[in-house]
Amino acid sequence: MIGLFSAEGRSALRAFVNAHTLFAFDLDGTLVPIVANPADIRIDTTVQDGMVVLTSLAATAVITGRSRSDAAARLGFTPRYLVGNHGAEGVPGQEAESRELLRTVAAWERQLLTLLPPQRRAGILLERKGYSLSLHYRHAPEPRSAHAALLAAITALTPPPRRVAGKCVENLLPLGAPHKGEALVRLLDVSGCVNAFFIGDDETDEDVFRLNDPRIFPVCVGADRATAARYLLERQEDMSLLLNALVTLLRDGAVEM
Ligand SMILES: O=P(O)(O)OC[C@H]1O[C@H](O[C@H]2O[C@H](CO)[C@@H](O)[C@H](O)[C@H]2O)[C@H](O)[C@@H](O)[C@@H]1O
Repeated sequence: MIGLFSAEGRSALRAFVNAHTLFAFDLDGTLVPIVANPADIRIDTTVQDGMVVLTSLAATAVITGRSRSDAAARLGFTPRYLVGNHGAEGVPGQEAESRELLRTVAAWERQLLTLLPPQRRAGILLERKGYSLSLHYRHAPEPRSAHAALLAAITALTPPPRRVAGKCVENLLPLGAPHKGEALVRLLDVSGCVNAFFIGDDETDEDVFRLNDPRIFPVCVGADRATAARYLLERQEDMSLLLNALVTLLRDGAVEM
């Protein structure tokens, strides 16, 4: 992997970015640090300010695993595009297909209540997101056995979901639901942008990285797991530095990092 702040990374970014680039960001672990409770995320004001400026200069998108309404309430800025549920919610032109997903997810929620009786779901948080759902086990008294119980329950769901593991979470999506990679490609089409910068930290972001699309500049946050991304931002705390660099590049055509 190539460090984004290395000479090679800076030079690649400078060569890639132009006035018609779409800048797309994951939320948890990327724009905000990971915290123990999903409801407790807080976006740093320097990151917020950086996104406001970037959005005034270029097309921006947030593509998150959260629901759109949840993400919108927490961002403090308005990107041109806000896609939720790992790519399944809010992609322009895909509203009808997305509505089909709601029934499947509601059926899983009902089944899980039976598959995971109260004593087996202690400490497990079911995050209802409409088009997908997330089962968090970070706060279970024994996270490993809670995770095992979750996996057994997920195997019994009908229809079978697509399972995407995350940070102390299992995310369930209907098979065939658009993922983050498909969402980003669709945003490229509708925005008229010629290429896209994308940064994310988690397994769900690999759907973008694995596209291996030359129109996409793929950046992974953190080097703690295998990734198909070519570039690395070592620490989430460096996000405001990165936003400054992108803004400078758009304004002056030079990358200061
Ligand atoms: O695609 P993302 O924007 O990165 O969303 C992925 C999931 O993020 C959230 O869960 C994760 O972050 C929480 C807050 O830091 C943390 O407590 C949890 O352990 C992480 O898994 C969110 O709650 C999920 O809905 C997203 O799918």
